[in-house]
Amino acid sequence: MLKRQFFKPYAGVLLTTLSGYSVILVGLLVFALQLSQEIDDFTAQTNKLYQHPFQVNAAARISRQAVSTLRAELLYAVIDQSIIEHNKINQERHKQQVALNDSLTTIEANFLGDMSQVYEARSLVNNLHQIHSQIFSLLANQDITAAEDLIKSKATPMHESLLKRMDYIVDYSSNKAADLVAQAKERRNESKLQLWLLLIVFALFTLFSGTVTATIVLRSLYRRDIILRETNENLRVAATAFEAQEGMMITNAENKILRVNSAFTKVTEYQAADVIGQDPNVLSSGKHDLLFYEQMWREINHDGYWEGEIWNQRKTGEIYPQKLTITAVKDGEGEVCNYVSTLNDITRNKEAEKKIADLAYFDPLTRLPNRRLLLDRLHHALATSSRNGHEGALLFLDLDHFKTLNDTLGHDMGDLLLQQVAIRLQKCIRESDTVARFGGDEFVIIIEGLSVHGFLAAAQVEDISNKILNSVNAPYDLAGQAYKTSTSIGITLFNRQKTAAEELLKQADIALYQAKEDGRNSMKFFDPQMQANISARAVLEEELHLAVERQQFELYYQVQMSQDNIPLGAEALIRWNHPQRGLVSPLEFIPLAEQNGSIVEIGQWVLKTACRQLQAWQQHAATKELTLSINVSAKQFHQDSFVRKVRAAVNRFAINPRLLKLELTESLLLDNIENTIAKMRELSMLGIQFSLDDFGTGYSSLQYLKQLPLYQLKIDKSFVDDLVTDDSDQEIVRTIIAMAHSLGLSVIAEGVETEQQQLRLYNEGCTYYQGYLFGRPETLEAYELRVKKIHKAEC
Ligand SMILES: Nc1nc2c(ncn2[C@@H]2O[C@@H]3COP(=O)(O)O[C@H]4[C@@H](O)[C@H](n5cnc6c(=O)[nH]c(N)nc65)O[C@@H]4COP(=O)(O)O[C@H]3[C@H]2O)c(=O)[nH]1
Repeated sequence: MLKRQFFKPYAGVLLTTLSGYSVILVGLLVFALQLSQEIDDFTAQTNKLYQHPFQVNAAARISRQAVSTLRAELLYAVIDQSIIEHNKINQERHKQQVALNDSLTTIEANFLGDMSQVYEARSLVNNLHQIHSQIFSLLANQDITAAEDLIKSKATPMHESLLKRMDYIVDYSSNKAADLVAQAKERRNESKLQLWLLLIVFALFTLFSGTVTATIVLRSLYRRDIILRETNENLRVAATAFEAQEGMMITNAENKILRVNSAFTKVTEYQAADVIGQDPNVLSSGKHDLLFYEQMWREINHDGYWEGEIWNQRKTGEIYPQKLTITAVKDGEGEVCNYVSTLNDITRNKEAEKKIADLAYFDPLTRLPNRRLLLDRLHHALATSSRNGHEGALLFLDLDHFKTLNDTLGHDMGDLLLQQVAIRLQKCIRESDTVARFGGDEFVIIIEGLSVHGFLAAAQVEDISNKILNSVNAPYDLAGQAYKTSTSIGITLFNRQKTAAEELLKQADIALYQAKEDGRNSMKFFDPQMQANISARAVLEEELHLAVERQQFELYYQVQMSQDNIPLGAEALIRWNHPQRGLVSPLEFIPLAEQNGSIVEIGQWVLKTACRQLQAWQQHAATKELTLSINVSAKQFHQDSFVRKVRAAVNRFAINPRLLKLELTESLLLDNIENTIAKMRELSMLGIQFSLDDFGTGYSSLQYLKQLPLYQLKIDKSFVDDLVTDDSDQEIVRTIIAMAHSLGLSVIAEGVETEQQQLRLYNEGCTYYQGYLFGRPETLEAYELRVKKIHKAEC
């Protein structure tokens, strides 16, 4: 093929040159033929012209001679009439007449001059013969006079006239000969010139065509050189490309393997020798049916190209996914001569694709479907249920106290727990059902194909939920650490009545909230009343945002007592004077405020009000020593500006910072502990004191307690409640007190309602108390009255 391509330009050049020559040669030939024809014509004409002077001249001379002879004979006969009788003279006369006639005929045929002279000569000759006959008759009759008269009057003038014309003819033909010589010369010169021109044209043409041919040949050689170089380069590139990263295979038109590269061996594990001469179907995995290959070849034959993914088999028998392209290569005649295939092992791509799909639809930690896939399956389940009439259920789960685990034992432990819970949840349901991780510690379960009767379906779900509660309750082993947890479940059922997926999730969430409200580790079915409560909650949330601005908050004060019933100070507890609802408990709105962020504003109001109050108390002897504790929520504390705000409030109201106590919770402390410690240190440098609220409910450890600049531990009400009856609570309280003392911290117990509780606490070493036994949270006036009364009594 290469050879043919290589010689193609030469054939072209040769053909062009030859055809050029042929055209020009044909042209020249035609021209030469024309010239030769012209020369022939010219020769014929020339011959005639050449004849003319000789024939005509000769004839004219003969005629002249004949006329002269005839005249002489006539005159001779006048003198001697006897000769007329002689045959000889008659013969001579006849001979001269014939000569005269013949020569005149020759002249008539060839003369080129004025023919009237010739015709007149002819007429004269004819008449002359008659006149001569008459004269001879007269002479024969001896009528000499008449004969002489006739000679004189007619014959002689006719002789002279005839001779004159013959002279003209002789002259003309003689002159014509000279002309012809000159013309011949001229013609010869013209022919010579034409011949030279012909030669020059031919020489020029040869030169030109030679140059053109040489240029074309040189150009072709140059092009051939370039093509050769390009071909070499292309071959080099092709060879490099052939040995590229992707596997390559070249087959012939019969689809037998001709060549493979080393990447092919890497992918298929077949050596070149294994496959050369074979059909590429040695690589087939058997995973595709005949129809697949038929379609593939239909495309190759139609488009000359096929690209797709295919399952092939390595030499070892391993089946793997491959990206394959097949290109049909055609020769110069448009016939397929080869097929070039590129093949890439896309096992890794497939894995990556799967990973991406997993990431898009599965939770990477638990490998459970994520929110997106859950919604997808829920839509599907709703469609199925409305088709077959079977009830389905949506369960919303949330692990109880998961945040505390995360905060205390760390996120890794939290992750371990989520993974183990995920496994347990999966075991509680059928494979056709779905457990999804909805986010954080929230799981959602879709159960399908329940009874067609709602009450039976509810019972079925209750059974499953109980199974789940029990399963989640079982102890966990978190990296060697034993752990127990529980979950709360909100349940909603779905059936033919079409409810949107999002709406169902909301219902299950509401039910979950209710389950949590009911004390956790329980399940709750969604009911419309719950929905109403939730809606009311949403309204409350809205109103909370405006409560500070509308001055609807008030601080209540709960006295804190020493063992000697001396009021040491108070805890400020917020109340919301709602225009319609009356006093709203902080237990109802503080969690909401924490959720929607309005706690920051509320906290700031509490801080300022407390400082203003401390300032006011400084004016009276009965109250000037009182401390005031305020609750600080996590969101409030973790603001960057918190320290600055406290400092500003202390300065603004010029209070003794030692009288301001900030009550923090354990979970607050553990969240970003370094930052918390830094802030606490900064504030304690100002003189502010810290009390650790609800102590004992979390994962308090000596480890971090030591690092905190605390002033006081507050024993949670839950331990105080059963302190008298429950030995373990008593043990806990004892430990807390001992721990506080060992750290040099003050201890106060909250929720002290009875004297027995106070006595127990006192016996264990706790000397400060807060609780209904001493006083409930009360208005400022009531509190001040109480304090002043005791102060007065003391005085
Ligand atoms: N049954 C019983 N209860 C007792 C007894 N002694 C005190 N209490 C109640 O226990 C709660 C003590 O407050 P807390 O643990 O800080 O718990 C507080 C605190 O966490 C939060 N809170 C209250 N005011 C504020 C505030 O201004 N800011 C923030 N962030 N939280 C506040 O609301 C929670 C509830 O406050 P309250 O409803 O005022 O409830 C108060 C109080 O009325 C008792 O002997 N028996």
